[in-house]
Amino acid sequence: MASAPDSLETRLQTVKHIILVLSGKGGVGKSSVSTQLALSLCNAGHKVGVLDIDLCGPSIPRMLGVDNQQVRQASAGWVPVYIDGEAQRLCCMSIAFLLPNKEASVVWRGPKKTAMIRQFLSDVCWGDLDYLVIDTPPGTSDEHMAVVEYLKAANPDGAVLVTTPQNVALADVRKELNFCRQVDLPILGVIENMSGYVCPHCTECTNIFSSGGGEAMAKEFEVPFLGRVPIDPTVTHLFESTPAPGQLSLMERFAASNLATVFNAIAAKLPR
Ligand SMILES: Nc1ncnc2c1ncn2[C@@H]1O[C@H](COP(=O)(O)OP(=O)(O)OP(=O)(O)O)[C@@H](O)[C@H]1O
Ligand code: SF4
Repeated sequence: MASAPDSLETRLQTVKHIILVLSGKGGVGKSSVSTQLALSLCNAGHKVGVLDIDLCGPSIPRMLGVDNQQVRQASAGWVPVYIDGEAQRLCCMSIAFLLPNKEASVVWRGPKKTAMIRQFLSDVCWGDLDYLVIDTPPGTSDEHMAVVEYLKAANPDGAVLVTTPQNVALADVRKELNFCRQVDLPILGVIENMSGYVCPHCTECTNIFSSGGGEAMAKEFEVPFLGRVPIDPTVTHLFESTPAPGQLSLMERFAASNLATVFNAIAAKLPR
């Protein structure tokens, strides 16, 4: 589908805030943080879209429990998948909706990936959104360069960086901070994920991977520290099980969890 030259800017005019979620390393919990930020913002009454530009490893549809759905093509563009039925306050777009099956892999060179990202920004009917949360692949690759370049005209608010407390993850997130500075992308702050394990029986916190490294690094780079997210088995329960008919929805289960308290505090520090 060809895009008109100004379609991207026009399309994103109805989106108030655009936030990118980045991580230096894979597996640090970037997609689950993006998902929980979106759920938290939505629970606070905002209209939220999640764009998954991790083309080779899309996980947002699975986490939001809509990985068996497909996007619809309307005359105005692609209609994103709504997570909350008729309420239509949380929607999502991902390459996963366009693949023939869950096992299909995307083996594309840079130009094809960047064209896809442009289409996601210009051809999806996002409608009026308070927040568009963009989940990116780990590191700084073609996808990051493309999204930052295309978003320039839309004035994104900036990036949230996710790290775990170990030194190896922190070293990679430093590269991410430098990337943001090089491409003039404002840094909204750092989130330290998997920061200690809170025992569900006695609430004792054990720092399995150490703790506090993310905060120290935020201080060193003079960027805001947004908060710590403990290792919590609820993350897996929320995002890796589909509620049976009659059970609470994902949004209701998230709102009732300890994670909601943690993420509500983080979301409150994002631009309004
Ligand atoms: N705070 C947490 N407590 C417990 N499990 C977590 C937590 N954060 C993430 N996980 C789990 O860790 C795994 C990796 O998380 P996730 O997919 O969000 O990472 P990622 O950084 O996006 O990975 P990728 O490199 O594939 O993009 C998932 O199984 C997720 O459920
Ligand atoms: S005190 Fe230690 S062993 Fe006992 S429930 Fe808590 S974490 Fe587990």
